[in-house]
Amino acid sequence: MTADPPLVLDIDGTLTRPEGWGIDPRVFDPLREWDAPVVIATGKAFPYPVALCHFIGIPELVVAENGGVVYTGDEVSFTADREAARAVAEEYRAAGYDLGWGAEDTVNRWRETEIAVNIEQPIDPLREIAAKHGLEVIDTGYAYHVKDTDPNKGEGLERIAEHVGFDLADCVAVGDSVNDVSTFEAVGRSFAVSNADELAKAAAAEVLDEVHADGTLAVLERVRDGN
Ligand SMILES: O=C(O)COP(=O)(O)O
Ligand SMILES: [Mg+2]
Repeated sequence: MTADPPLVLDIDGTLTRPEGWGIDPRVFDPLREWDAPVVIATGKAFPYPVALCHFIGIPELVVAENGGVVYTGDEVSFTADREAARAVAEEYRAAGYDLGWGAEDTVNRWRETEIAVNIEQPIDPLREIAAKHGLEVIDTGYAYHVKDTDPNKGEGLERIAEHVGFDLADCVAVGDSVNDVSTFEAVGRSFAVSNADELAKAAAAEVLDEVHADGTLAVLERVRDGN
């Protein structure tokens, strides 16, 4: 007997409309009806994937901030320290740069372990300052993330799988960028959408022909129980 496999899905670039932005509404019904755990693994701050699960109508199984925040459905854990990332943001501002999200900055407002910088801001000084504080900067194509080198989505996923009780080898993952490489390395079947960056494409078992949610919907169709 087969069953739907557990899913691990990234948000930006993966659940987004083929035009490139905004969640594609076609993913809502298949995800709500999916007969196995669905983990949302993202670089976004914790409230965003929680809200996404809430509005889709699925249990909240979430890796946020590239693995810095993990929610198993029962317990939230923090696997990185925000202080160094905050210090980098302060130094970047003091050098005359800006995080690029406006005065109220809803991108970082609820962020607990890392800092995100708008990709229209200069990256070289950001990398220099981050390196002085022992942090790395990763470019997802949607934001620059100043983070500990340590936590990643794959480790967060391991924590959730252990708690919920599913096998990583059974999981199917879809993603689009460098922050999905650790997910792809952790799961049994991995797919990069065709808009993915080179690192994600190299790490995925398969590169899809379709972009964004078109790619993810094609994967759901292929791996669903009975297909
Ligand atoms: O926060 C980002 O930069 C990208 O988010 P994602 O990991 O859900 O694609
Ligand atoms: Mg992405």
